[in-house]
Amino acid sequence: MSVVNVTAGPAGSPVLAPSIWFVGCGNMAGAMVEGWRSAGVDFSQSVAIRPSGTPVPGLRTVQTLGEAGRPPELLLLGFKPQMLRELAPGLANWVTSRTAVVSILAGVEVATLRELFPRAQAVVRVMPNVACAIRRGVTGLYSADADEALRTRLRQLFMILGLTVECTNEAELATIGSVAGAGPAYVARFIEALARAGEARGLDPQLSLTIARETVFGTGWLAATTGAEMDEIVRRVRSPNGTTAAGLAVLEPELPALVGRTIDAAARRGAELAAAARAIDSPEGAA
Ligand SMILES: NC(=O)C1=CN([C@@H]2O[C@H](COP(=O)(O)OP(=O)(O)OC[C@H]3O[C@@H](n4cnc5c(N)ncnc54)[C@H](OP(=O)(O)O)[C@@H]3O)[C@@H](O)[C@H]2O)C=CC1
Ligand SMILES: O=C(O)[C@@H]1CCC=N1
Repeated sequence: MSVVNVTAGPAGSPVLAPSIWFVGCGNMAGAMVEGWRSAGVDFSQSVAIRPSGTPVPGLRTVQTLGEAGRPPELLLLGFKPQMLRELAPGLANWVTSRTAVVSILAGVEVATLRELFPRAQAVVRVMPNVACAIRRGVTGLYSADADEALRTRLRQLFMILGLTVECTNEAELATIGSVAGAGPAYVARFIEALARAGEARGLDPQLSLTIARETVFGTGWLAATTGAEMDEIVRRVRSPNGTTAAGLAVLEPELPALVGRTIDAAARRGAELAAAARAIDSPEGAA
């Protein structure tokens, strides 16, 4: 596994994106488009395909594959994993030896994608998170068959959206999905819990939420900008026999196990999604 960059690449220098079909462009692919557009990426050759026809700002949006135009360089799968088996045969007709299939589908393995898109130039799995919208995302990349030119192109594109990690195997990508892909939801729940506790002790609800959010943001920013170890941050805050020490005495025995079980559950679900996509005759795979 190798980290490509730590913070987002520079904005401002216009990058012409390859021609991309965003097949499904909801919360996650939409966040990626938002981040790229805010950095000046030019999507004039790309198209979003959404059955609802809901426009994606900055992208020509169509409802069907037939309206999309010439086959793209990158076919980006942005729908739910459970739809893969239904959608793949229609999509495969548009895949040529010059098309790379780029999947953000949680769980679904390269072997499954390769079987469904036998003509593709390459199959690439990407595991981003929603903070890509503000270019502070975390994205894992994995491919078994992309050539160096394609790897460089994808690296350059994803670096724009934040931290980018090239994985050497799919297990690493799956772990990034469980920790960072799902992570914003866990962190949002932690902020909410902190806010509720403040509220329970008399703070105005909105103010308490703002305080909790800024505490998490400020701590993350402090750690990211100074490179301080977590133990060091704790040491700077915890006075001997003070208020923090009293709070941590409750939190520390519970938190690692709770987070561990949380990530284990996400990982198990990822494996189930992978199995369902592999097996045509499984109830979920056929759904
Ligand atoms: N949300 C996240 O934080 C992350 C999600 N992912 C992965 O991203 C993928 C999408 O998730 P998410 O964005 O949350 O889901 P959304 O429900 O927000 O988006 C799903 C998209 O799929 C489209 N879609 C539905 N049916 C079809 C169809 N028949 N043909 C083409 N497109 C279709 C929807 O179209 P319409 O807009 O018209 O309804 C929508 O744009 C999943 O595979 C998930 O595993 C990966 C990492 C993080
Ligand atoms: O919940 C999911 O399955 C997707 C993948 C990571 C975040 N959302």
